Amino acid sequence: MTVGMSDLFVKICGLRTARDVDVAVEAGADAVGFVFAASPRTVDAETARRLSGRVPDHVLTVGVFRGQSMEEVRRLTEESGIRAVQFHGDEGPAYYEALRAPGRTLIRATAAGELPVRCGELDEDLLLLDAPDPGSGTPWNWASPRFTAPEGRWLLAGGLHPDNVRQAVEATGAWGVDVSSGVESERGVKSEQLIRAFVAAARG
Ligand SMILES: O=C(O)c1ccccc1NCC(=O)[C@H](O)[C@H](O)COP(=O)(O)O
Repeated sequence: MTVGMSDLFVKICGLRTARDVDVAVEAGADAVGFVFAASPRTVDAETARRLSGRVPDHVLTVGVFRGQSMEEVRRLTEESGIRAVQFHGDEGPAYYEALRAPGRTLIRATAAGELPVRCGELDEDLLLLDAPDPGSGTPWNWASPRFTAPEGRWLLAGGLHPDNVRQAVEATGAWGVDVSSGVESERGVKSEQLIRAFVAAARG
């Protein structure tokens, strides 16, 4: 898997316009996410393909799925040409086996809890620890002394924004971060200023 050119991997999720994509890339994001799950941020395969075409090779394009059939995930992935698949539902090992392909990155998102988790348990390349309601901007208690950082490559997500991301990275030792709501001026509408501020703050 080829990911990230910088020390901290930064993914900006829920992009819907060419301007969103251009700003995220210019700001130095390592990955950009397109939501195919039901959401105010949902894009179709054609839109994701068009937007992905603006993304340079060193930036990973990610499709976000939740509770969709294997056939739908496969179709949207192939039609859009995105390079990584992020599962947010209860997709089991069969999904990872079916979607594994050369050059494709598989990301498993899971709600952060008190039980230790490890990247690779379902053959994923990256683990994403998120709030129970993904994409809602709700934080979880990553500062809790009971939190154990996962083994392997993992992304921290859930309620991050420019003013808390650095503290979150320092507290958890996360390999990377993922944000959607915290770089929006209103739900589903990305802010250029907040995207730039987030990437800069994340890397300190
Ligand atoms: O964005 C959504 O609406 C969404 C819907 C269903 C599954 C996942 C979704 N988004 C995932 C993300 O944007 C991020 O991986 C992450 O949850 C960040 O969320 P936020 O707390 O809004 O920064």
